[in-house]
This record gives sequence, C-alpha cells and structure tokens, in this order.
Amino acid sequence: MRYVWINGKLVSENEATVPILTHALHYGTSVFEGIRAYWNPENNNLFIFRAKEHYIRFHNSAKIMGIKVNYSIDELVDATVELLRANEVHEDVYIRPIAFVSASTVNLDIRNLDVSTAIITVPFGHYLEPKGIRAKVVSWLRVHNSMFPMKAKVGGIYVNSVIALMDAKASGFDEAILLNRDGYVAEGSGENVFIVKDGVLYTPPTYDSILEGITRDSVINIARDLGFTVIEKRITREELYTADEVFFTGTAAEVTPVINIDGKIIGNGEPGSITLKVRSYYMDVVHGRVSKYKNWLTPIY
Ligand SMILES: CCC[C@H](NCc1c(COP(=O)(O)O)cnc(C)c1O)C(=O)O
Repeated sequence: MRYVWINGKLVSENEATVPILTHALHYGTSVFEGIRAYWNPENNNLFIFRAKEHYIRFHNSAKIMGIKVNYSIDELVDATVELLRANEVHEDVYIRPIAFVSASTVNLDIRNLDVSTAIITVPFGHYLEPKGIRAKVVSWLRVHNSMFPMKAKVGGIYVNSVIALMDAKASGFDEAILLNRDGYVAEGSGENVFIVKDGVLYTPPTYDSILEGITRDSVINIARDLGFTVIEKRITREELYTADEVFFTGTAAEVTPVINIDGKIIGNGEPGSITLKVRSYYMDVVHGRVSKYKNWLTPIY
C-alpha cells in the first residue's frame, strides 16, 4: 500500500480521491512540481534533488495563481521526507506535489475557495530514450507570457504541452519543440532546450515564454564547471537544424540528446560529446558523487 501526503496527513493512495465537481478537475486551477529522488546504492541512501528550489517555485506558482498553500517550504520538504520514508522508497522515484482548488463549484472566482495540498510519489525510470530522441517543431506555439504566467507551473497550461506533444507523436516523433509567438525556440512540451555550436552552449532566455527550469539552472552551473561557455540567447528554428548538438533538460527528461529535428539529422546523428559529458556529470551530482553540490541533496535515511 502506498501513502500519499495530503493536507498534513499520510493517507493510503486509494483514499486520496476528489469529488467530481472539484474545481481543479474542470478548470486546471492547480499548481504542481516534478521532483526526483535518486537511490544511491554506494551509500545506501535516497537523495531528493534540489527540493528547496522546487518548493520555492511551487510557492511562487501558487502566489502567481492566487492559490493559498498553507505549508511553508521547510514543512513541505519535511513532509516529502516523511512520505518517502513511509513508502520505504529504495529506488529512483518521481515526486509530484500539487496544490489544487478543491472546492466543488463551477464558479471561476477562486479567491475564497478551499485549496488542498498533496504530495504523491511514483517509481520512475527514464522519461525519454537516453540514447537520443527525434523532435518535431510543432505548429502549436508556446503560450506567450503576456497571455499566461509562464513562470508558474500551472496545471491548466499543460494542455498547450499535451496538444503539442500529440502533434509531434502523430507525425512519428518522440517529443515536441514549441516556438514562441515571436518565432523563436521556447522549449519542449515538458523540457528546456539547449544547443551546442562550436563548443559553446546556448539556451533560450527565461523571459521568452519558458518555464525557468531547475535542471536548466543545474546544467548551466555544471557546464561552466566543465569549462564550457553557456550563453542565454534567443535561438531560431534554423539554429536548431545547424547546431552541432541539441539536448533537452528537465526533472523527468534529465539530460536527453535530441538527434533529429523535423527529419534533419543533428550533428552526426549520435548524442553529442558535450551532451554526454554534461549528462554524466549531472548524474554524478544527483547521486551525491560531487561534493560541491551536496547542498542540492536532501538525504532521506
Ligand atoms: C510533464 C511535466 C514534467 C516536468 N517538466 C518540467 C518542465 C521543464 C523543466 O523544468 P525542471 O528542470 O524544473 O524540471 C521545462 N519546461 C516545461 C514546460 C516543463 O514542464 C518534469 O518533472 O520534468
């Protein structure tokens, strides 16, 4: 039996249900996070990766959406540790915190409506093929931050991601890349994008209708540690095609090479050498093998 933490209590997963008129079910009025905890057999421990940063973003998302989360960042980190221990997790796991408007009403004014906060854990391996994936630049654009608070990880915004991913899959690709309203590269349906050209890494700026990814931030630090230059700049569609390497970053995606975009081979069609170097270092960091980043890890046992 697996526990879920909801509103301060551990309940069995099959008890953690919601009524059919739950506001968030109808209108996407929720904010959520995606966090990973990695099992490290060398020291028989489980480490949550950048829990604090995720819960800071969680709180910011809620504030932007006007959803009240009644738990502090430290209380949420502690609740996650308690939940992972209660579920006796000894494997890589995906953690899904969510704060959602739980009131049963069809009204749109959520100011005084009840909100529930829950944390769920699911065993989790690879989200995308680590050997490299094929991506399509889809016709659906990334919602522009003048239309929707793109820094907030809001449930409802993921319809934009879902329809983009379905478009890519329908054409035989693995993932979608979305351009923003101005025609520049924004991000994947659930990942940030990096390109490598002549040994320099580039990634779209955070003001260009993208989620400010925590993995993106980690990879920028890691790449610079490895001696690479990382520049945040607008990337055009053509620059994707002519890049030496392209990769996605995300909690679920980790660091995933993109080896084909719109049918065009990227680089030599294999995962790029810089991509692999960055991924290898990232995996060492999340498993607690790099002392410089130990402060990014929360041990469970
Ligand atoms: C289905 C959503 C999955 C979720 N996507 C995370 C995500 C990212 C990367 O952000 P971070 O590095 O902070 O994870 C970028 N952009 C979008 C639209 C995302 O959904 C994840 O857990 O990776």
